[in-house]
Amino acid sequence: MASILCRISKTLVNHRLPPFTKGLIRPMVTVSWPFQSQPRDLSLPNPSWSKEMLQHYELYNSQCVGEDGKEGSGPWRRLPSYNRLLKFATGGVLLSKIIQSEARLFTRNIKIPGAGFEYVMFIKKSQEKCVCIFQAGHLLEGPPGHVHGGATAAMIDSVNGTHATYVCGPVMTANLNINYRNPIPLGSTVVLESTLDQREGRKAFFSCIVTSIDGSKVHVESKALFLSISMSRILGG
Ligand SMILES: CCCCCCCC(=O)SCCNC(=O)CCNC(=O)[C@H](O)C(C)(C)COP(=O)(O)OP(=O)(O)OC[C@H]1O[C@@H](n2cnc3c(N)ncnc32)[C@H](O)[C@@H]1OP(=O)(O)O
Repeated sequence: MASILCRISKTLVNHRLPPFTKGLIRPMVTVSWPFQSQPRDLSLPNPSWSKEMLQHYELYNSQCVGEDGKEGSGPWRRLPSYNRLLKFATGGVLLSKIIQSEARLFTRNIKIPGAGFEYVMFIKKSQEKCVCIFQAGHLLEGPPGHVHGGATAAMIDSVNGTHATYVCGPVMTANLNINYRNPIPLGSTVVLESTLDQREGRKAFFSCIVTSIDGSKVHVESKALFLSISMSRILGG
């Protein structure tokens, strides 16, 4: 549709136009198409990120570059993140406009930078580990001044779920068992480390540990079971 409109605009400027169209046509040509063809990667730094968040991002991002200096040849890989999972797939941007077009990924639906879930994930090439750096915004409050346990659970499910998807393909969480050890202060940055513990047929067992950025405090420990499932079953409910 974008290309059709572009062609229409070009056709209009290439023709002799009546004087009254003068002010109208230019904006049509210069105004960009309102629907982005490229999804916005929300895992890239933005001004709301704390110094700790940026430092830890750099720590892993630098390990995405290999000894040959090439991006992508290091032991870690940064995972892009969009406001809908469908956008991961080839042609997903278009698909996400067709299937429940107003749906948004729970952890990416607060638009104000820094107010909700700010995070970036990295997966180890060998795939046994996935790490997430998470900065919890003020809209995630549970107990006064601290992060809601449900928000932490959502992040754990997302990190284990993303890890499981990379290892197994499409999955659903069957079980998530969480032990909350120390509350997470609102506004702080923590690290979630997901580990693949075991695979048994369709079942994949993962654990996750949430620590303070310096690793000195354990906030949460969890275990999860993911089951491989066909994409048609997910889309078909
Ligand atoms: C990129 C991703 C980021 C975001 C990730 C977000 C992930 C999510 O939040 S998913 C949403 C939350 N999860 C759900 O809604 C799932 C709802 N549940 C279901 O759809 C189904 O119960 C489902 C798919 C998990 C399993 O159903 P089904 O495929 O029919 O498996 P089923 O035949 O019942 O069980 C298969 C095996 O798993 C075991 N199993 C199933 N559920 C459980 C459970 N809760 N605990 C322990 N074992 C279980 C069964 O005992 C069986 O074992 P065995 O083969 O040894 O007999």
